[in-house]
Amino acid sequence: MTDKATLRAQALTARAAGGDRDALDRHLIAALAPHAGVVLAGYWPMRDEADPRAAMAAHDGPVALPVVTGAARPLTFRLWQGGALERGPFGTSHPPESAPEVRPDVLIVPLAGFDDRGNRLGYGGGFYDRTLELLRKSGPVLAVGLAFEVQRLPAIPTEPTDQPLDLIVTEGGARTPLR
Ligand SMILES: Nc1nc2c(c(=O)[nH]1)N(C=O)[C@@H](CNc1ccc(C(=O)N[C@@H](CCC(=O)O)C(=O)O)cc1)CN2
Ligand SMILES: Nc1ncnc2c1ncn2[C@@H]1O[C@H](COP(=O)(O)OP(=O)(O)OP(=O)(O)O)[C@@H](O)[C@H]1O
Repeated sequence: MTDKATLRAQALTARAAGGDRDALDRHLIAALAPHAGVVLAGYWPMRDEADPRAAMAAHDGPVALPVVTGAARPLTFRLWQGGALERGPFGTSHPPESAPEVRPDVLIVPLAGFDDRGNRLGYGGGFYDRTLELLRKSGPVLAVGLAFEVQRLPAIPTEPTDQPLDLIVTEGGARTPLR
């Protein structure tokens, strides 16, 4: 099987082609509609990432953004009510320290690539793996991967620390991973 680094490079190159953004918004909003009232973590898109902001704006409940707190540390999440963001490491943007920290119930997870089993590839920092591991220890959490169809890979090799996705949304619709 092709190694993760090679697959990541392939998926990131493919991602640049993007896909139907209106369809992506529609499917993500529909997938999140049953989760009104809970804390939703989105992300501030970078480079060619699929943009979750329409669905964050449509969410009927609190919305949070991730904060990088250190290299091998899980992400934290701060409530975001539309105010100004600060620049973080790796080109990220996050709410200021004055914003309350919250525990997300549903996370929109940015992806380099995904496969039909719900395995995911990010930028390789292990941030979402560490974060989902921690959150899953403290209660139920739904990890919704967001990507374009061009980011789908035949099979991603797994490591014991990988945290799978519960749902994958693309411009083609929502898929429940085959396990
Ligand atoms: N939009 C968005 N926000 C996010 C993430 C993400 O993937 N996307 N993260 C997901 O974990 C966390 C931030 N972690 C990140 C880790 C590495 C890179 C990254 O681009 N690394 C490049 C070097 C970037 C640079 O030097 O500018 C690399 O490793 O090649 C970005 C974000 C939290 N926020
Ligand atoms: N819970 C954890 N504890 C210790 N190390 C971890 C944990 N989760 C992931 N790692 C390590 O982080 C490294 C990066 O993982 P991986 O390649 O899966 O990143 P990724 O999923 O692409 O990145 P990200 O989660 O930031 O999007 C791996 O070497 C892995 O061993």
